[in-house]
Amino acid sequence: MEAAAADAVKAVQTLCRAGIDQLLSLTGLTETQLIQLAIVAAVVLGVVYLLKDVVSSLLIPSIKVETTDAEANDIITAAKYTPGQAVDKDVIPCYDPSTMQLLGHLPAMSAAEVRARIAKAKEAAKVWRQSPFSQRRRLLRILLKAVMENIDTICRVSSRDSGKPLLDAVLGEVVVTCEKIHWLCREGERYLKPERRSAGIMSFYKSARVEFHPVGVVGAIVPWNYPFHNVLNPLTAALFAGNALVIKVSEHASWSSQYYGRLISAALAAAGAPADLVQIVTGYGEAGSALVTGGVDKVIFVGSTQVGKLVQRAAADTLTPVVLELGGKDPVIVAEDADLGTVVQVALKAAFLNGGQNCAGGERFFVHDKVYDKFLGMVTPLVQGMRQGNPLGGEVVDSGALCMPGLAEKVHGLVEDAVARGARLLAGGRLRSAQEAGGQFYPPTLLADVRPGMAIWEEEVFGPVMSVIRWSSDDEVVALANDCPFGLGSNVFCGSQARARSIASRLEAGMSSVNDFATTYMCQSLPFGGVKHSGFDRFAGVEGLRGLCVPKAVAEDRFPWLMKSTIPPPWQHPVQPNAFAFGRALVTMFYAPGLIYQARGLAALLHCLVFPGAYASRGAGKTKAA
Ligand SMILES: NC(=O)c1ccc[n+]([C@@H]2O[C@H](COP(=O)([O-])OP(=O)(O)OC[C@H]3O[C@@H](n4cnc5c(N)ncnc54)[C@H](O)[C@@H]3O)[C@@H](O)[C@H]2O)c1
Repeated sequence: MEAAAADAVKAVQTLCRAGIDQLLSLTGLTETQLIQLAIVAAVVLGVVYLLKDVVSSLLIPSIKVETTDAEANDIITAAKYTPGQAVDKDVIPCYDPSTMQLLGHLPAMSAAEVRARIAKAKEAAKVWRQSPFSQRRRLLRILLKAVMENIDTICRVSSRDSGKPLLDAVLGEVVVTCEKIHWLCREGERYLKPERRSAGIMSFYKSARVEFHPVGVVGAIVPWNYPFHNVLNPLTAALFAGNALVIKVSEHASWSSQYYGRLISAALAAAGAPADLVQIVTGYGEAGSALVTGGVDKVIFVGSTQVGKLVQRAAADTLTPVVLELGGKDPVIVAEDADLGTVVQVALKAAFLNGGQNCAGGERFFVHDKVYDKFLGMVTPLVQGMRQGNPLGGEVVDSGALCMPGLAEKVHGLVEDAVARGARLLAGGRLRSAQEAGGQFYPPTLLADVRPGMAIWEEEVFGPVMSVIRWSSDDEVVALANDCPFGLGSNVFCGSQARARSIASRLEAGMSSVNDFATTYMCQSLPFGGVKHSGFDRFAGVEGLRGLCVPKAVAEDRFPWLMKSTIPPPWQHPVQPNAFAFGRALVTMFYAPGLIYQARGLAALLHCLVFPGAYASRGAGKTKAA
């Protein structure tokens, strides 16, 4: 084997040497001169590439986005919001969950207003569907540049509206958005171009392809956990696929949509796209419901399983296709030989990034019996030491506020139930009212010995709780992890990559990260979505991008000057007595298993054509089988 490899290397070396000698004799250069020439050529090519890159990035226009005081600065207003206080059903009160400062009120749009928005988007979609990919890419690049130039405000506005720390905003809102734009610009067109397909046996003379046409108007309904990414995520893909977008933002994070809306409008104008291409709807469930039934061509619903079911029911009336991206309760499996030093820090991010308000966040930590106590020993002081507070208050914090009113109380109920049923509370777990804490806070909480029978075993927490569960065999951990109504993401950490891969392959989930956490989402070519109560169909990736299109099947003659579909004489009306025998012979000739059998079909076919009169008296049913 080694000798063969050495021989192969030698052969390649000899071939290269011969090539170089040939080049030297052709050019009359010495070997040193040739090397110098190669270096100069490489430098020139590098400089040209760099210049091209600089010029193309300078040609992307910067856009100006106006900001209000509350968006750009720290604001101190006397007005505070008290959760649960009565408000007019036509308005949405907006407040900062870290300080309870009132930020203002936005309209809760009526069904008629939502339908009017859809009508505007429909007009814009007619124009945009004709746009070349170059213009769509330009729009995305303008957006990307705008993100770079306004990153501080984007994160600050998200933090103000949802209570998250700035680091969580940059990681959860901005990085993934940039990755998505980058992927769409690089690869999006490749997957939306017509794709050739095989034409089949009998249609061998045809050319077959799938064309991806925009669906028209995409209606997206999104939650509050990532106010920026949840808007830009459907927007970038829908627009790149040639659609318009009507997006209903959550009533719990509407304020930020005003700033993001201005940024999007400025980018549309700079790219020469129709101004009405993106419509942002603010409102409650009724507005979401109106969007589902209001005439959009596809609905992307991102939210709870409970509301997802309502959306699917409503969409059935109008036969509107829906993608459901619902809840999750992702497992993080830690084997006895995993590198705990690395895993512990990843686990903390998996559980507590964005206050645990992640659909694909780590909720269930299955730690092998042999390292269970060690894992808890490493994690406990880190969770206990997490600083929590107002992310925009001047101090660095590890954990911010929870966005949705009432979420802290719901999370605490699950923690209390688990403790009452035997779980050990190792950190956090103390509920304070928003009034007492000055904001909607719930501390990072660590629960050990979580078991089936506790409410937290089945219910999605969507908050800052790490539940740790003990296991001792691979079969056991697979069964425990699959004992869950949800199946969104999954994560396995193991010293042996092959064993991690084998465990991951047995998990009932739409996504698996091996020796990492939720890394599939950073690979934007991959689809995002779940199984079981986590929903169906896919968003993001190639599948999600194509899902925003009508995949139109097209077939045409490959060589029209040579061969076209014509009805063979026996089948032409009035059909001939040999019509059936001809059809049977044709089927045998094309599809019979084996050449000899097919040859019999060919012979029968020729017989039909050459001796049509032989069938006149026999009738189809009496002719001999081909
Ligand atoms: N799988 C994913 O990609 C993903 C991502 C983020 C969040 N989530 C899930 O979202 C949930 C948290 O978000 P939430 O509390 O905002 O969810 P939610 O289901 O309460 O609300 C989601 C959106 O639906 C709207 N809505 C409410 N009633 C409606 C109706 N009848 N018809 C149409 N729309 C209606 C809301 O106004 C909101 O904009 C969690 O379960 C989380 O796991 C899933």
